[in-house]
Amino acid sequence: MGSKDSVATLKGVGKQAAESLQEMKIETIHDLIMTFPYRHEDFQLKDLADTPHNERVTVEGRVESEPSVLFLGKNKSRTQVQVMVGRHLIKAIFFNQPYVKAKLHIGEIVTLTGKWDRGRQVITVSSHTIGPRTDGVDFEPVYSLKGSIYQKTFRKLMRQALDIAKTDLEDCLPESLRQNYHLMSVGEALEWIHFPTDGEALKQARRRFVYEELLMFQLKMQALRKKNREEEGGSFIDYDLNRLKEFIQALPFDLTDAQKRVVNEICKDMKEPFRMNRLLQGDVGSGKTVVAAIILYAAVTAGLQGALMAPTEILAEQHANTLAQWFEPFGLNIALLTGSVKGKKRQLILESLAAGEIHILIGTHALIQPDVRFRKLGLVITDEQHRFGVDQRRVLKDKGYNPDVLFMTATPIPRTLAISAFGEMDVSVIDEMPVGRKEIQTFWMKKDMFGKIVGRMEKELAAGRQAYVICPLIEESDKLDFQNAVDLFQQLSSYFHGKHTVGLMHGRLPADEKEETMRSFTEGEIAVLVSTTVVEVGVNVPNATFMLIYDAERFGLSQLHQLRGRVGRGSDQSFCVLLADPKTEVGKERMTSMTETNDGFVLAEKDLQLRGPGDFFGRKQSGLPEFKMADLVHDYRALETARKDAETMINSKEFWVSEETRCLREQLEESGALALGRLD
Ligand SMILES: Nc1ncnc2c1ncn2[C@@H]1O[C@H](COP(=O)(O)OP(=O)(O)OP(=O)(O)O)[C@@H](O)[C@H]1O
Repeated sequence: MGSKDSVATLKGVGKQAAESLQEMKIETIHDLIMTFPYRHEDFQLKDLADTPHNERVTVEGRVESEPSVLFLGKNKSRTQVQVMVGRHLIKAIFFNQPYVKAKLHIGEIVTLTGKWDRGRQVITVSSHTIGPRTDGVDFEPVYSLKGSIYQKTFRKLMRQALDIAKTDLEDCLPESLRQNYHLMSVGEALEWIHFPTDGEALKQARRRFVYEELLMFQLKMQALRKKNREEEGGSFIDYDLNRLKEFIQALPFDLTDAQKRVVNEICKDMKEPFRMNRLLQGDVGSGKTVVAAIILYAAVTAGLQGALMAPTEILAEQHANTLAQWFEPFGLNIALLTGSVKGKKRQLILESLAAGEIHILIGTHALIQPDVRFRKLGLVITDEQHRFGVDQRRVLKDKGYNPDVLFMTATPIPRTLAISAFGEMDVSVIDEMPVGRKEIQTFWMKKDMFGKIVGRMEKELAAGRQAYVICPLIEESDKLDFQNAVDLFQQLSSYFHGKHTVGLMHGRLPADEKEETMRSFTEGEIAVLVSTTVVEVGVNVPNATFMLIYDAERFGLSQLHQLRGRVGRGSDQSFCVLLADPKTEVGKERMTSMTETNDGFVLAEKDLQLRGPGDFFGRKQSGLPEFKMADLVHDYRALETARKDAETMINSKEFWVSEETRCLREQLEESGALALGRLD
């Protein structure tokens, strides 16, 4: 028997177990041994003096008092007893187990496992045995199981499977790498992961699998990057540096150093014969649009066309207006194509585009519709990468274009996530704000202070500034007691009646109404814009200096930061008020973080810590990989190492021929990374 055999050949696999295994997609013995526990129960005896607050701990102690039981209602009770653990006299609390009273006698030795409250010196017991600890099991693996199989049965099968697999197990990690990083062999590591008896060895075993998993992932990414750049043959964009300089000179402001740096990085990339595949990150308001404009112009000076795709019509229109202004003196022909451009107008645009008369096309998804044909497309910029489907490039390719691509995002992505989610890309970062910007002052307030807040808003309005009021939902829903944008719009309209105009904006308005409202707000005809989160991305109205966010606890930190970024875009002092009544500690921490910093990267790291990588983008299509063992927050060093190693390997000759790397190569082939455009 060997590791490729079916798990059905193991002893003791009955019908139920077989069904459970099937449900867990475990078919072969190899699949089984590669199913790792999601955690290990730690039953080692610990010294309470070294145990952090709220940690799970197992201790041995002597009962020092008669237990007392308090009944708290139906089937609810709390039993309390004093126990001497080493030199600590602590309280042990058992919930809903009144029968333990009869077993706990003064002088008796007990072993308790539970959560340690360091401040109150209390253990809330989750399991216990009367008598000293004798079983000798320090760690117990806990698997995430499906169906009706028990942990114990699963462990028994695992034992058999591991013994069989050991006879023919191949180690994919090259010996030289293992030696270099002092990593265990695969057989050894599997033994420790599934049957640990020693905490340190368990840690080392985990370290091996984390590295292996991240290396494999990065190999895929790097292989893809290499393939994208070299095999598909990119365009060599031979731009005219002098004309670019003239354009930059003519801008109404000087570029920041960070903007200059990223423009250089991107231009260098465009000049190379490879296809550019780059992510441009910049905090809200850091000035990404002008960078986009400069490099679009670069493409135009090379005789090519450029496209800029935005996630919403509002944003596409805003970009079109801004670019039209900047490019007007340079005789460029810029067109806007969105879903609401129809009929003859659309036909005309399509014709000029195909004839090469339009230099830069700006729009939404409408840009990649089947009938949109460019004459010579050289560069595509997409704004807010994670809102776009990943298939767009394939669509472009299918049309016969293979342009350089730049993705822009205003969501500062912590580096660990950036190199995982967008690992096959190069990354440029604008990490500096234009001069003269003032920090937005942020306050966290309760609803009963509404009067005061509106007073403050009025002061800004009286000075000729504008304000946003953001609500999470459009209409009142039975289940969710959110403030309703329509209601609020009415309230504020009557409050400011005769003094200031109030506008309403939400996703369900028809496109032309949205556009009209946005235009009025941009031009200052509307003073207060009540809106749902549709204004979240990119809207640029520098005269707006006040933002009020309702039910702020409903938003993630990155989203709040995005919203807040709609103010503070000019040189005036701006304010942001978060109306929130968070119930959880995490929620409170989020509000406090918002009041403490304006730095999107700091907040992004915080968000990642508070919510974990899966929730970070708040959307399924985040493109984040799922790892079995690795954790993007804690294992970021391993991720960086794996990335460097993978890059070296993929670009070396040996990797593709050496016997040592054959196993990795085979896995890479199986994953499809060498054949397809993008991985799962
Ligand atoms: N170097 C600069 N000096 C002064 N103002 C600048 C500079 N660069 C950009 N700006 C201005 O700053 C404002 C914000 O720029 P822009 O809209 O490009 O930001 P952004 O990075 O796209 O932000 P968001 O992600 O929030 O949309 C604009 O009004 C723009 O004209």
